[in-house]
Amino acid sequence: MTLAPWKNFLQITMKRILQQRRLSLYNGAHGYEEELIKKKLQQFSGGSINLSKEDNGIAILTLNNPKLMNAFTGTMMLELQERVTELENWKDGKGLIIHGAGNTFCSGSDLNVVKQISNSQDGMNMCMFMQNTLTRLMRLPLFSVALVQGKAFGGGAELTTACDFRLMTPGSEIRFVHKHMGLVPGWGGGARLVRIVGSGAALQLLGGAARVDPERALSLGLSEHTLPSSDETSALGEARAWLSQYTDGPATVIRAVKKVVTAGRELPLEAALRTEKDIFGTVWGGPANLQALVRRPKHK
Ligand SMILES: CCCC(=O)SCCNC(=O)CCNC(=O)[C@H](O)C(C)(C)COP(=O)(O)OP(=O)(O)OC[C@H]1O[C@@H](n2cnc3c(N)ncnc32)[C@H](O)[C@@H]1OP(=O)(O)O
Repeated sequence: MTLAPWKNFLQITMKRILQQRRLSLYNGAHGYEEELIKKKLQQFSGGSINLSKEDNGIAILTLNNPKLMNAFTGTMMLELQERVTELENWKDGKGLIIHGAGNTFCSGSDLNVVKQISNSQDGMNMCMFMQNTLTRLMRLPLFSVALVQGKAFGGGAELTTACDFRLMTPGSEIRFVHKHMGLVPGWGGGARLVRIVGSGAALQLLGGAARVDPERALSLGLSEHTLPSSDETSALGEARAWLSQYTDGPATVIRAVKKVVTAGRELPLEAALRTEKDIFGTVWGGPANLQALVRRPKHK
């Protein structure tokens, strides 16, 4: 029996899934001028976004601008886009932990940059740039966690909502401070927040620019778990251990799980079902499936 048609089918399926994930929300048809905003953001440098990919399939993304509580400069926005592309191309990835340097998460946009791009054209382009990047982050076929230590404010709070899970350390705080800045979320955090906590709670958090401590976040379903340690290194270790309950196992299966859930969340039912069928086709009869059939585990 020749494997060529089967291989061909798999390749087409994978390509389609890949294209779907890469599909950005905004392009020129929406008045989005990517090159223009990239040039603009390049002018506001400082800080970095560091990515370390480990052999166990877990990546650590560090928001690194501790002088400004890890606020996003222009070049950090550009680097985040590059790191997301890198993660999209990492076929062995199973999990991602996003955290901030200096034991705090992120205080949002660098207000010095906000001031410089306060005109409407730049504001809209920056908004579309960040929505594109964070949508691609959300759709990565791996389990992502925002490890919230210290403060996640403004755009930092929005970034946490682009992850699958949020873990908080004692004393940490998520706060959508936008209202106090005369703003609403613009990095997609409003739409995602409603889907995480519901519209009533989202209205309270956005309308009151409310402080959300770990206890409240847990009760709202905004956070999955409060880690025992607030120390930077210990908390990272605890986040890894927490994530491992989902990422232990073969990458093909773990990535397929995330793809099925992404399709279920984002697509109308019939399209989600068809996508699920395609993803099922990538694991059915695959190595993990065949090995399990040999082992015949009892799921007690
Ligand atoms: C669509 C995106 C919308 C947005 O994200 S708008 C930005 C929303 N974020 C904010 O408004 C945060 C403003 N910052 C604060 O409220 C406080 O700095 C914060 C985060 C509670 C931390 O307070 P503290 O622990 O007391 O520390 P601190 O105020 O002394 O800050 C240390 C240094 O960091 C600076 N910083 C903090 N957040 C910043 C930001 N977003 N942009 C620019 N600089 C920022 C702060 O000015 C201070 O610098 P410096 O030591 O005075 O030179």
